[in-house]
Amino acid sequence: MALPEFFTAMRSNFLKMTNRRLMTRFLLLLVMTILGAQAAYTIKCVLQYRAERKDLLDAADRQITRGFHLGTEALQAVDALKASHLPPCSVRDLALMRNLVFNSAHIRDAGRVEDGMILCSVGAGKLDPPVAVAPVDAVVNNFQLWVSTWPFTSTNHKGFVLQSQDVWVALNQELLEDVSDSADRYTASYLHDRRRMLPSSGPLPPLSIDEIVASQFLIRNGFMYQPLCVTRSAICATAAERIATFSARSQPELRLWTVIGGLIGVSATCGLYLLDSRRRTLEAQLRRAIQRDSFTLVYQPIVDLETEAVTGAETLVRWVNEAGDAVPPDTFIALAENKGIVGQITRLVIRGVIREMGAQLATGALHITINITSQDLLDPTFLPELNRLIDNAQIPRFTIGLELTERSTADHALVAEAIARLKEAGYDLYIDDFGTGYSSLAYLHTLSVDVIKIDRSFTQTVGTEAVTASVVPQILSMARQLGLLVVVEGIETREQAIYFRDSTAGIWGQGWLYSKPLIAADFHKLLQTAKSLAKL
Ligand SMILES: Nc1nc2c(ncn2[C@@H]2O[C@@H]3COP(=O)(O)O[C@H]4[C@@H](O)[C@H](n5cnc6c(=O)[nH]c(N)nc65)O[C@@H]4COP(=O)(O)O[C@H]3[C@H]2O)c(=O)[nH]1
Repeated sequence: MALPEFFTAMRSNFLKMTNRRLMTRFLLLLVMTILGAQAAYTIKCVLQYRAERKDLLDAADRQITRGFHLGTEALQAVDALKASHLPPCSVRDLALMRNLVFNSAHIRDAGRVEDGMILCSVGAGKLDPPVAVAPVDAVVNNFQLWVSTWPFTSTNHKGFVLQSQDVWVALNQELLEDVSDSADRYTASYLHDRRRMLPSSGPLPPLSIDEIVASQFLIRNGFMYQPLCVTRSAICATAAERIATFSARSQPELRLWTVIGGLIGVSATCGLYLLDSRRRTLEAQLRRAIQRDSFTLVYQPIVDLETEAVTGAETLVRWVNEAGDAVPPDTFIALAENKGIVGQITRLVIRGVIREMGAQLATGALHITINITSQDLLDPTFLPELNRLIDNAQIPRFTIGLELTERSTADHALVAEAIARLKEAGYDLYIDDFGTGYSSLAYLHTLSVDVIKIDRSFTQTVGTEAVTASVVPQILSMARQLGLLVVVEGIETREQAIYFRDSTAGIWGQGWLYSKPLIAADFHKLLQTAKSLAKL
């Protein structure tokens, strides 16, 4: 694939991945916003519904309390008149009754009755002839009750009258009615004799007597009903509200809560993204990758430039992060070095090489290099562990080359000692990316290395006028003088290959001209088809 096509493909893959991620994030945000709004709406509905029930219960309770006060006053008046023992409808009796009516807040009239005939009342005085009593509406607790008729006078007053023995009192019904407000929301009260409800104020709800006595909240005919009865008296009340009115009243608050819920959903999602991005920082992911050994290895063949026979391969580590993106080794190896955890990756790579290449390495016919860092070099446990792993797999140590970047050799004295120990143990030592570091040429002879790998940046200068190109012959001549093998990195063109092949005998190289890094299976296939493996 040509370079522009390669970049176009990379860009389009990147855009696809980014778009997919953005779309997922957008969908999650949308879902969380809707869920937040829905949850807030539902919660507010429940709260409002509960508040409404409590409100209705309070209204019914207030109504009952009023009725109770009214009833108590009436009973006290009846008792007082019964206990007076005055001759019925006498001047003193009428004066007593008048006094009671004038001093009472709720009693509107009072009088005496005998054998179904009204003898007198405060309003009408002594009746001559007496007036017949209208049929009684109900008898509750030995009281005769008239609920919505005014049985003792010829007027059209509506009232609530109770009679006990020869005394009757009429109550001011408006006092109860002022509790009711509208047809959409009202309270009504009744007396009951366990068989029927006798309305004393407001409309009778469409509830059975059992439902009212049970004081159950009920929804019926588009209304919410909260009946309430007090057991010690026969008084009941029901507070009611039309559901449509309640809903309309609740709407502004519900809308507000829905918006707040949606905003909470948005904030929660943003919080989640933040947590997620923290969790997914490269370092955290890298540590998890080390724990799970989520790395893969590829092998880039190294060839003898003269014969073009495969002499071995360099092991390169690969890592795909949790978002599915391939992270360049330059990036995560540098991060691992920075965090002091690169040694764990090196060990995983060594184990991986043994697992994938062990059988062939054990024959001694293959040479594989592994990249190590100065941290590995200076770690006292590194060499013993390397020895143990390699020896246990019965791999000859000379088949393993350890590549050390030139940067790692900066702390010269310590590094020189460590390199010497590795060399003594039987491994081949490579100086990687040679030429990119500083003062390398000057002290190269003091390091007991076997191979120098000329950095890709020098390879690219072949055939150009670049200043660095002039250093290449110098490096090659120095390597010759020190008897070091040279591996040229990043050979991409035939011209580069020929340049190096003709410059020095026995020079090796690697690069895309020969092969890109291969997974183990492909590298094995390549080895089978390759004519011969040059010996080190
Ligand atoms: N443009 C071009 N590139 C070519 C060509 N031939 C090979 N390459 C690339 O050049 C790099 C050679 O590895 P390096 O110099 O050791 O440089 C390596 C090495 O320093 C480090 N690295 C890779 N694997 C490991 C490892 O297992 N351990 C350690 N410590 N470092 C590693 O990461 C660096 C980069 O590795 P990669 O990205 O795999 O990049 C590799 C390889 O894919 C070519 O013809 N053209």
